Amino acid sequence: MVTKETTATDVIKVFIADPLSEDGIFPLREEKDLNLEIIIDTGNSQEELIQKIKGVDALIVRSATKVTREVIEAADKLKLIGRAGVGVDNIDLQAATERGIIVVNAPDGNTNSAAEHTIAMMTSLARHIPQAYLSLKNGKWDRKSYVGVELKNKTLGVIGFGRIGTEVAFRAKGQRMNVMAYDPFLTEERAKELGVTKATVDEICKEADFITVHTPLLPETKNLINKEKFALMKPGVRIINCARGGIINEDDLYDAIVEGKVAGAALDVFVEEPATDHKLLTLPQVIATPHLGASTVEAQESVAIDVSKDIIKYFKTGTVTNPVNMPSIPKELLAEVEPFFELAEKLGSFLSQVTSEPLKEINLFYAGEIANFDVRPLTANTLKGYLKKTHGENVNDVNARYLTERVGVKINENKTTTAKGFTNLITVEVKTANETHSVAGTLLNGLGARIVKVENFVVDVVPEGHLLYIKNIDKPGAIGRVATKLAEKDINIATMQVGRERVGGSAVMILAIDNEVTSEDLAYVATLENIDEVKAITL
Ligand SMILES: NC(=O)C1=CN([C@@H]2O[C@H](COP(=O)(O)OP(=O)(O)OC[C@H]3O[C@@H](n4cnc5c(N)ncnc54)[C@H](O)[C@@H]3O)[C@@H](O)[C@H]2O)C=CC1
Ligand SMILES: O=C(O)CCC(=O)C(=O)O
Repeated sequence: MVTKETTATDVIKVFIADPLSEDGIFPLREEKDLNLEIIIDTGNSQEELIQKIKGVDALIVRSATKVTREVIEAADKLKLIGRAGVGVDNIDLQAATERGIIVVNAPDGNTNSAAEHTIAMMTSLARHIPQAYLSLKNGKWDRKSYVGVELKNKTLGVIGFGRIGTEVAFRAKGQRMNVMAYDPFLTEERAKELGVTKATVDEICKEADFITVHTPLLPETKNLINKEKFALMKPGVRIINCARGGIINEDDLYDAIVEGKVAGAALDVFVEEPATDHKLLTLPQVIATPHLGASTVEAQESVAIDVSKDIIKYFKTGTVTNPVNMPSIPKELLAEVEPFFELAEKLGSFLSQVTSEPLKEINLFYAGEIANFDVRPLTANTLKGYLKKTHGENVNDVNARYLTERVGVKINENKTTTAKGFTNLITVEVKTANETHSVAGTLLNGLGARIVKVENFVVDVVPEGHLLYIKNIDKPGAIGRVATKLAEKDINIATMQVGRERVGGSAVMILAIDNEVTSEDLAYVATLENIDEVKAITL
């Protein structure tokens, strides 16, 4: 169906490619200062969209339309893509960023609906409501086949404790369930405050009666629940996925149900959508909905309003409220701070890979000439580097600070124009409940970025590629033993940096290696005498 309306002269074309709430696009229809042409044209194939995107200034989608690199590259005027919802995995963010196209989403508008849907799915699963309904509709009065289980006093494991995960937990507690939660950003204090038990994924797998996932789909969360995790679970566990297909490995879930380990699964999302011919749907223990988590009148109105408002704001002021990928720094400042962006991001990324607990505080120290400038974009890049591991492409230098503060992490920026041994030095320190880590870096004239300090150890490391970060006791033979072990595993050392507090005291080795190491390789090195800790870092 195609409808086309024009206000005043044709200036800004807004193309709505998925069904949106008519009330939600009211702000666009009512806008008087901008000359908007609103085109509602849903259900296009990729080829059709590639043709129709020409001349479009703003594109609005939900999850069905895939905004691929091909679509983005075919767009000649596109300035903004609005995602009326949370997940932006249907949009090629890299391609959009490369083309300077801003992507905005509507992160809050469908939280409630997705949480309610999750609870509805869990309850339906526990009581076989869809199966019993079908049976009755087919003329059977079968009261024996559909004996369910109560939710009360059962344990729900929530993996991914962001907006939706938290709301699901509140509601589950209303059902008198015990809630265990895992999220890399969940601290003991916040868990206590919300009345849930902070746990690891493995602990949840071992103890929960129901497990629900609420993470984005990222390389780290893909197949988060797989064969190994199902093996840990209690027989009779029930699984819910109203987040993204692929967080739970579909083949492994199928096997776990057929083997009788998993009593049932409630799925709103699939790896490939639409999923009308999926093997999981052949199992009577599986109940499913066609990605309906956000499909309520309220959520659709809310997300469409948020995206509509951001489109108007952008075309009026050049700024947006919910950016996913937008950098916005004055040109003069950009010239001064941009050379440090990559270094800042790498310092953040380095620390995210050595820290094993939820972050509580991040302290940034800018020393030297750089301290004369607004360092907030550098802090944003550091935070972005830190959050990449958990937020993937959903974090950028615009939303990194917000995402960090949202989970209660304190950010402290300190500046001193007094040089600390280098013309410029950026030191980042992170604190968790039990750990403090720090790393410092600089740009060396003509030589590029260097990490010059790790914890209290002075080093000289090029921050790129695969690194091994080893804490050891400064005893003769430690370095040789590590080198020999790595050679046994066919891991080639490109460079090696060592530092120590004092003779015979704590020491550190940072090795640049040519290939990525496996967790088995790490465990192998960690068994060596006088080696305290081994971590793999990729920058
Ligand atoms: N079925 C549907 O129609 C809907 C699905 N969604 C999906 O639900 C999911 C959650 O959405 P929100 O709660 O709004 O997002 P959010 O960003 O508020 O929460 C996601 C949480 O996952 C955590 N996380 C990241 N990596 C993790 C890991 N490896 N292990 C455990 N936790 C990890 C993050 O720290 C964050 O707290 C997203 O995938 C979103 O696309 C959202 C709305 C509707
Ligand atoms: O637009 C929709 O209905 C899907 C919502 C969703 O999956 C999301 O917001 O991540």
